[in-house]
Amino acid sequence: MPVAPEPVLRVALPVPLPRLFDYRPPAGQSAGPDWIGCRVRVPFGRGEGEQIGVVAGIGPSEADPEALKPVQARLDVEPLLGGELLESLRWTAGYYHAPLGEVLATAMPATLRGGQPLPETARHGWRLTEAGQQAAAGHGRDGKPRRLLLRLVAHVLGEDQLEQDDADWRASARALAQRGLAERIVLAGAPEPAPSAAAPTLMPGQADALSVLRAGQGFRTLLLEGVTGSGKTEVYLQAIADTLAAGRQALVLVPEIGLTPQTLARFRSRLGVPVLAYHSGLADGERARAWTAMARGEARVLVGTRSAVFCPLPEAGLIVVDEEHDGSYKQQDGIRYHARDLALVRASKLGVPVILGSATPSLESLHNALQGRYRHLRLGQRAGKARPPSVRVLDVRKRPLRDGLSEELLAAVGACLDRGEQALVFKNRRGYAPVLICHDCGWSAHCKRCDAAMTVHTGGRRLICHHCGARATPPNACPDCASLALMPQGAGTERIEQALAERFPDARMVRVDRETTRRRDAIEKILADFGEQSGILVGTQMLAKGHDLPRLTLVAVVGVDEGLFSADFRAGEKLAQLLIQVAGRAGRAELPGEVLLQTHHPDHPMLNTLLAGGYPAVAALQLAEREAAAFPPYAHLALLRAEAPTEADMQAFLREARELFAARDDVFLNGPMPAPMARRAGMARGQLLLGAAQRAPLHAALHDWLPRLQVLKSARRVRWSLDVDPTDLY
Ligand SMILES: Nc1ncnc2c1ncn2[C@@H]1O[C@H](COP(=O)(O)OP(=O)(O)OP(=O)(O)O)[C@@H](O)[C@H]1O
Ligand SMILES: [Zn+2]
Repeated sequence: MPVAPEPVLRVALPVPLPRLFDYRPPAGQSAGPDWIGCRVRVPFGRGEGEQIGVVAGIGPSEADPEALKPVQARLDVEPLLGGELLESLRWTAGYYHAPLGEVLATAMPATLRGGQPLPETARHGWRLTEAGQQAAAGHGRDGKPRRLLLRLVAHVLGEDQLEQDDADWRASARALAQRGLAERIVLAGAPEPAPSAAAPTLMPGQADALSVLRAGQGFRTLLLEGVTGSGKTEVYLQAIADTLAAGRQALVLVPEIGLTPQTLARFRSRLGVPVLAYHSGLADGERARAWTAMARGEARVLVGTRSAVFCPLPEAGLIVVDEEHDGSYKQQDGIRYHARDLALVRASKLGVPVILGSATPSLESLHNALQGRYRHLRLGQRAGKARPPSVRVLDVRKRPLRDGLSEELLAAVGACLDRGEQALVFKNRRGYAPVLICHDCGWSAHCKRCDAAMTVHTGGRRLICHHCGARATPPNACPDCASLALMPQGAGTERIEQALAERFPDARMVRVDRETTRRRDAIEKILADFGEQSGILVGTQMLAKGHDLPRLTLVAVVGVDEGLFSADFRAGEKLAQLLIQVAGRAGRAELPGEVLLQTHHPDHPMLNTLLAGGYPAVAALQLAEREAAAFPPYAHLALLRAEAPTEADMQAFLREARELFAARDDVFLNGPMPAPMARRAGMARGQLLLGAAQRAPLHAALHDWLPRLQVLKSARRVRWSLDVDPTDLY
């Protein structure tokens, strides 16, 4: 009788090869199902090379088991990536046609990916030392450390409590510890629920949303379309409170710039339990701690950006995706996943409800709702006393513009300042001017390494490429015709700020764009300093959402036109979403708000539809256009991108790739074609676009095709990647 071969460990490694790697268990151990989901350290590559991987399966080896190397060490006793999470990650690898090992590595926080042990997640607190008690009894210089000292006199305070009251508490605690006045200790037991702030009585729309959630069971999706300020967050809060009461965990995804201390404070004070944050600004250790605390079930609520969609949820009860249309949910390099879509996959495997909230839902989600896959509820009115702002189009054809601003717009800003209120002048373009041109011959300053104009900065003294970061000093004379008539053309936030400062020399003013907000919490600081007194905010889309500015009554949008005529089929959707979001900043409290749209195209159908029917009308119009053109959501796309130092190498790869594609009726393939930006950072860029009316044939075709590309010789001279459901055709 033949002996059944000893099973081996099939390990997923973070390498760009779409396969698993077989290893023998260490001597004396056998490969059983308890290994699956555990991290292992394995020899890999030449010499002393090693890798950290995750056991993805066990089974008979295809090679001779005796020839296999053994695992060096098993790093987890319990599976780190188990159950539903591992299943969802397998799904992710299949859907995005990515190696499982790379997907697993993407899902883990950096320290765990690197093989470090799970961090300690015990709650810590602070208490005074003997010396601290004495210092508290005496006199001391007032300041933040002193105030913390006095708060600690009567009780030990947990770090979550400290965090809740003052986001900057760590600096004070460190100062006290250095002077031997306070010390950090481990706290036993669960946190005491803090008294939570009272919930308002729900309005009818909000109550409907909650009863949909309460009535159902298992996986279901609620698309909550609510105008800005209509109380969507309130619905999330009460749904999370229900989840906590049922003893379950909640995950809340927010856009990149939506995870503000303001948001966290609101969640914390209302829920009365610790709320963990998870975003790229956290130190690696903090991320690992939050992830692990969720995995152990110690943490109950996690609010995070895109990558938080990979957090373990062993006791899941609810997933919320706020601003579900937001572009930051799509990862634009590595594994190009969409966190909203993965949230739905996870919720379905977990059997829990998902809320997708937005004032301006994506056409994908609206389409799903129309197909009956989601419950769709609208919150049509602002909560509390706030009324929707009035919107006016400023036709600037043939009107003189000063630095891009019309006289009417300036007058409205002046009137707003006279009323003692705040105005936001919005321009989605940072820098002084988008391009430097020669007035005599038409020459313009281009980046040497990109197909793009360089942006003029610091009042004209510097040129910066926004695509590769290249910097240059502007020439004194035109390099082509030697004319001295070089002029910055158009206006960015910097120029608009300058023009407004000249016109309103006494007004308080701040600019919010990527330059003024390098640090993560810079926006909060800027806005807190700006306060509630009269003044002008100038900013890019960083100011379009999230922040409550009760004294803001005028929003003036400059440069609507750039989005109206873009080649990208999503441009109309994106512009409408942006306009609604910015407009939503006006009049959020009791003061009425006004929105001005300055344009050269007052008759553009998209603008008119937006004014007459709001976002639902624009969305209906765009869905009809997409259907007619067979674009998503009525079709499914995948983009194969390639870039290489030379155009010839890039072309050769794409041509061969195309030839290897087995033609079929239900999938189209277009290209090779140049990328919309054909050169970037010195690389020639091109692509093949694939699409199909149905997902299944597209994925079947990709599944067949991609392994053949791996082995192409021409592939070695290019960097290539596949983007499934691309949101940006660049
Ligand atoms: N039922 C209610 N009764 C009274 N006030 C409410 C109610 N629901 C929400 N509010 C208040 O109205 C304001 C807007 O609510 P909320 O922040 O929940 O809206 P939102 O739709 O999430 O806003 P955004 O679109 O900016 O995310 C908040 O100040 C909130 O406290
Ligand atoms: Zn460049």
